[in-house]
Amino acid sequence: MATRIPMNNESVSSTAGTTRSIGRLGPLADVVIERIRVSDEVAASKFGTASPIEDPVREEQVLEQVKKQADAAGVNPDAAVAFFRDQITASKVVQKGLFARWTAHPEEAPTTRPDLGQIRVRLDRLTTDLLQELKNTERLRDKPVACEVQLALAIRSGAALERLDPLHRQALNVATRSVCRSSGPAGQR
Ligand SMILES: O=C(O)C(=O)C[C@]1(C(=O)O)C=C[C@@H](O)C=C1
Repeated sequence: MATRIPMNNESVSSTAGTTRSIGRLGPLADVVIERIRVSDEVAASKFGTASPIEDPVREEQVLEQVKKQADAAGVNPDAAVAFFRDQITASKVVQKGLFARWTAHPEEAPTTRPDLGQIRVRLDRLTTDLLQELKNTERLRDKPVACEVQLALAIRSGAALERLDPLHRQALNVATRSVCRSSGPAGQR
C-alpha cells in the first residue's frame, strides 16, 4: 500500500507551530526541533538558581508517561523510551551549552526567568505529539536505508530553515540518533 506523503505546508502534528522540515520525517523533525527550542527556556528558568540541569526524578516521570502513552498508542515502548532518553540528553546538551555561554558572556544571559512548571506542561504535550509522530512513521522507520535518507533530508532542512546554531544542531543529531532503528526487530541494522 502506498504511504501518503504529507505536503510540505501540511501540519501532521496538531501542535507543532510550523511544519517546515522536508520529507516523510519532516513533521517528526519539526517537533524534535520544537522540543530542543523549549530547552532554551528550561535553561533560562534554571540559570542563576539552585535548580540543577539534571533532574533524575523528573526524567523518570517523563519516561513513565512515555511508557504508558506508547503502550496505549501501540508504539513499541522500549523504542519509545530509547527515543525519549535521547530527547532528554539533547535537552541537557542545550542547557549545558547555554549555561557555559551565559557564564562566559553574562550580557547574553536571559533577563527574565520563565516558570519551569509551565514549561513542563508544554514538554508533556510535546511528548504526546512526538509519540504520535513515532506512530505515523513506524513503517518508514522499519526500512533502514529509506529512513536514513529521509532523516538526513529532514534534519538538514529543519536545521537550515530554523537557522540552528552549532549547539542546537548537535542537540538535533543527538535527539534523532535512534529514529531509524527504533521500531524494527533487534539486529535489523
Ligand atoms: O524538566 C526539566 O527540568 C528539564 O531539564 C527537562 C528534561 C527533559 O528533557 O525532559 C531534561 C533534563 C532533566 O534531567 C529533566 C528533564
